[in-house]
Amino acid sequence: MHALNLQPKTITLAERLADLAVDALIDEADLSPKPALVDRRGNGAHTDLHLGLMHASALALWPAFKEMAEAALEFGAIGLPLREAIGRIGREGEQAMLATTSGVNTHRGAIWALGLLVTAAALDTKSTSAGAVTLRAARLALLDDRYAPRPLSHGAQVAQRYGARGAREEAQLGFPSVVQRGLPQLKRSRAAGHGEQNARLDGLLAIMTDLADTCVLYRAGEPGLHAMQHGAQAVLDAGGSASLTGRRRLHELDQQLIALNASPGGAADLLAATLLLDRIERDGIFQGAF
Ligand SMILES: CC(C)(COP(=O)(O)OP(=O)(O)OC[C@H]1O[C@@H](n2cnc3c(N)ncnc32)[C@H](O)[C@@H]1O)[C@@H](O)C(=O)NCCC(=O)NCCS
Ligand SMILES: Nc1ncnc2c1ncn2[C@@H]1O[C@H](COP(=O)(O)OP(=O)(O)OP(=O)(O)O)[C@@H](O)[C@H]1O
Repeated sequence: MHALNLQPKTITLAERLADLAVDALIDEADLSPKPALVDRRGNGAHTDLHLGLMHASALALWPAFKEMAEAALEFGAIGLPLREAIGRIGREGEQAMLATTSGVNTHRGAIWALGLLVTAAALDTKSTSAGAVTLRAARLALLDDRYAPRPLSHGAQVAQRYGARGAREEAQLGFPSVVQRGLPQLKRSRAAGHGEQNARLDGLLAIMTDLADTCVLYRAGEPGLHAMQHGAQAVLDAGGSASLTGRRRLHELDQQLIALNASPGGAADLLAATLLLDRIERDGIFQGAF
């Protein structure tokens, strides 16, 4: 018996998708400098979050993502049984997250967005373009889970107050912030030779230009949302994260959002969704798995 086993490990489709989802969450958390968000530099506008907690939370979600993909394979079709199964698994994932973080919300929105996308990807491994996966995810999100509790969440409170479209509507519309903003900008900045980290930052900024981020609305109201959207656009207009002027604008945006306590957590989740879909599109689900 050898201590080191060099046999390649065979992993299942569900395990592979869970790996990809957790990787996307860790890549999002590590990406720096993100305006007012937790990153390698610090905690941004947050007092209760830090990078180690984001990593631990991402890893704690692996079983939930795997089980969602397995549910997709078991039920095999979009319908209420699958929707209610992933709703239950998502709520269990949230409990695992809260147990890991001692009750802090690190990834609530991410469980929702990435959970739907992992399920949608597993449903048809031959149709893995971002457009196809988000369309299936939207059809799932449109189904009403009869067992979902309806708490007066922060998102629900700002939806009442400002009439904002939140995480649920973003998914039901097929993740327009990802498909129309994040992914195209990521690809444009890569093609312009801006480097991977700058391209990812630009993808995040593109999402921020137009999102009704309910985290920002709850923490900083409409002035906070306005500052986020216009500040992000100003960075892109100045040439993006790879340009000197763009970097200056990004630094100003970081300072301004921290001063307003306006952390764009919803945009961060959608960047993770962007990175997941990009990886699936580029590598396929099974590349490197055997
Ligand atoms: C739909 C969810 C996100 C609740 O949304 P709601 O707006 O009521 O809640 P909350 O204020 O806690 O916000 C959720 C999070 O979404 C993210 N978010 C904020 N704004 C946006 C936006 N415009 N678009 C996308 N995500 C956003 C943020 O990270 C935020 O923290 C979800 O938690 C839920 O209902 N889960 C039930 C379990 C389930 O059905 N799971 C299904 C399989 S994953
Ligand atoms: N790098 C990140 N930094 C901060 N938040 C992030 C990051 N990545 C994702 N998020 C998302 O932001 C959300 C946390 O934001 P926030 O703390 O504002 O939520 P909350 O619990 O509704 O608010 P509060 O902390 O004001 O009570 C999580 O749902 C998470 O998915």
